[in-house]
Amino acid sequence: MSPAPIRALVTGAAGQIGYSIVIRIADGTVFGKDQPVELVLLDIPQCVASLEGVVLELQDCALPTLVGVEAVTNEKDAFQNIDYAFLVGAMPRREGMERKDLLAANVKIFKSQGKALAEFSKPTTKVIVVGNPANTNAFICAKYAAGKIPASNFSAMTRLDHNRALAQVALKTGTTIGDVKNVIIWGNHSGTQFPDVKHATINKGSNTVDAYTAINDTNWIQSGFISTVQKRGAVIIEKRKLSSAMSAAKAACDHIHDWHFGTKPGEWVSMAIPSDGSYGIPKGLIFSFPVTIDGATKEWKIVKDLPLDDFAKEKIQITTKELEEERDDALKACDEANI
Ligand SMILES: NC(=O)C1=CN([C@@H]2O[C@H](COP(=O)(O)OP(=O)(O)OC[C@H]3O[C@@H](n4cnc5c(N)ncnc54)[C@H](O)[C@@H]3O)[C@@H](O)[C@H]2O)C=CC1
Ligand SMILES: O=C([O-])CC(=O)C(=O)O
Repeated sequence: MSPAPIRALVTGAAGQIGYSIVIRIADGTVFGKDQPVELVLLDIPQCVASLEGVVLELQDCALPTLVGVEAVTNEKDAFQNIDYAFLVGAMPRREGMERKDLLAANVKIFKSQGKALAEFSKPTTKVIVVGNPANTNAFICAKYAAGKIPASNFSAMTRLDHNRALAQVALKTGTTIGDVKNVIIWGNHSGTQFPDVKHATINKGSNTVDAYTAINDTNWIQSGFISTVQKRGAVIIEKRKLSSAMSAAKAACDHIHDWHFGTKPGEWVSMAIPSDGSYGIPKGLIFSFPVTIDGATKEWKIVKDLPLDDFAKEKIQITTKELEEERDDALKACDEANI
């Protein structure tokens, strides 16, 4: 007998990330090839025709795991009994903008969706916020769902940054992605994030070597590598005139896959989740940490007590300060937004 369907919501489903995400959820990549899935696709009324086009294409994919698709343009229908919510729908940045420039426009969406989650979804619903500024949007969403859905069910996506870091290290060392383990993205999904390889390892032949030794280029680790990962989103926008979509959709699916099934033994992933005060990060801030996940309970745990040198402490302080400022601006914008 097949298990009960998982009901997954994708917001912004008519947009570019939405288009790349739905196929991975529908074809079993995220929840497994034996797990039936019901997809709920939300977009704004102006996008209803292209949303309908996505539904038609999903039908044409003839997927055994996809047992239902609903296309909706209101939050009440969208958030009904959801198990997993991929909150993608938001304005993307354009060339020359910082992600926090989107705050005033996008924070209202996440206030409203936090309320809808509280009203219509399950207390167990797990949420990934992709729409930028992702950490702060997730903070707002969790705030307005509080009392019904625990804050620990809210996360923001830094998995794209994590994957970018893995790829840069693999390219630098002439290894494959599977050889690189335990990079970390600390902090905000922004230009202040701290991509860190201090605790990473690399398989070289039959040996496992720490990343600093394998890379043998401290200047690159502490400068070029960090800025490449920090600025990757802006470089993609400059080249495509659109923000990352294929890689963002893949990362969102990696994030939820690992939340659902758990992380591999001895490995962690980066996820922005509410701080419990670890590493001195103010409690409740949605901050990217290294986490392990137990697939049975679907609970994440922050990897504790990794030693941080002065270089790391300084970088972490910068991104923390930015997140505190964004949080304060967002709270102010929410007070002003009469939703
Ligand atoms: N966290 C991360 O690593 C990344 C985040 N992003 C962010 O993801 C978001 C989406 O990016 P794209 O898909 O490229 O944008 P897009 O403009 O192609 O699609 C966004 C979709 O959201 C819809 N939308 C807007 N307001 C909505 C609402 N209130 N409810 C439901 N749908 C709504 C729009 O109609 C549109 O169809 C942007 O904010 C972008 O900056 C993008 C890449 C990586
Ligand atoms: O850079 C952007 O605005 C889109 C994004 O978040 C990314 O590609 O990391």
